[in-house]
Amino acid sequence: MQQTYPPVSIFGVPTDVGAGRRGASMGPEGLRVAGLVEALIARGVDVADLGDLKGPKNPWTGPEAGYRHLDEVVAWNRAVLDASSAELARGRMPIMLGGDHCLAIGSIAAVANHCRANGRKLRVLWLDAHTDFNTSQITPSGNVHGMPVACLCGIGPDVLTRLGGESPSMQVAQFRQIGIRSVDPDEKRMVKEHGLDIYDMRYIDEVGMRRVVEEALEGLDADTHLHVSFDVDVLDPTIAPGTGTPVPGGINYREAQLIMEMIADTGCLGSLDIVEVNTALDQGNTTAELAVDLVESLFGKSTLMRD
Ligand SMILES: NC(=[NH2+])NCCC[C@H](N)C(=O)O
Ligand SMILES: [Mn+2]
Ligand SMILES: [Mn+2]
Repeated sequence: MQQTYPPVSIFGVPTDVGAGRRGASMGPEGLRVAGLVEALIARGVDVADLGDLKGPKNPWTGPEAGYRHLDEVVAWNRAVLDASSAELARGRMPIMLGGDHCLAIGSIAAVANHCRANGRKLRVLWLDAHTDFNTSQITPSGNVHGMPVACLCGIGPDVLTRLGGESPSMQVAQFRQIGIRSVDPDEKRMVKEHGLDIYDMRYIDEVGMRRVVEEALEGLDADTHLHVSFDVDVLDPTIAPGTGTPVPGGINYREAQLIMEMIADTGCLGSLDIVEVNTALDQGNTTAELAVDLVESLFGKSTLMRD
């Protein structure tokens, strides 16, 4: 089934202020060098690479009151929010190239505002080894890239929970998380208390990726905007070593492709983050190259013989 996609606007978010290891700041360039723009053009997508957003440098200091680099995280996320909001208002699909996963606070806040203003439903598919549901009280690291889902649901510092406006951008029930296998003990308690919908690795092993994706995408319709937040550490580190918080036992190549192909089939993709590509830790540029390969599937590249 050949689909047409809205025009795409790409931004780099070259920062690692939310992470505990340096190098995710080079992710945008890694993805460009891996041919992201060319791959989308080859898929027939109208794509504009609008370059890199600007923000403060990484001061590389320790956590203060439970957060590392909170001011810098806020500044970067304001830039992400503004850029995403502008592209959505122009009818274009924003793709944010991380950078660490804290940028999802700004990108999803923008999408939530856009959906609210246009009477659209919003579903977020969070592909990750981690639930990213920590708070300043329970975080083992102070790294804000471990907190974006909580912040978006209104749990976190006002400067982040109110980034997009007065009320929290998201409700827990709008998230589906796939690939989870590393959750801190107190974070696990929080996740359970709030009832996050999680498809962890054990469940994927038991029922298979096809059913997992069917369940995670259930209920999508023509009025739904689907935001995909793709943390490359969802992939097994043997195929995607270039990331700051790798966890063994991740999803394999075909499982990852199947997720992307099934999303493409829905026709609901509305926006995308590709985060935590850390070229400093990669073998060559393989992690970015794999991410590009997966994005091609997300935009309808198919190995199916029956279509
Ligand atoms: N987006 C990520 N890679 N997050 C990793 C979070 C790791 C850990 N749970 C922490 O809070 O520090
Ligand atoms: Mn993450
Ligand atoms: Mn992660």
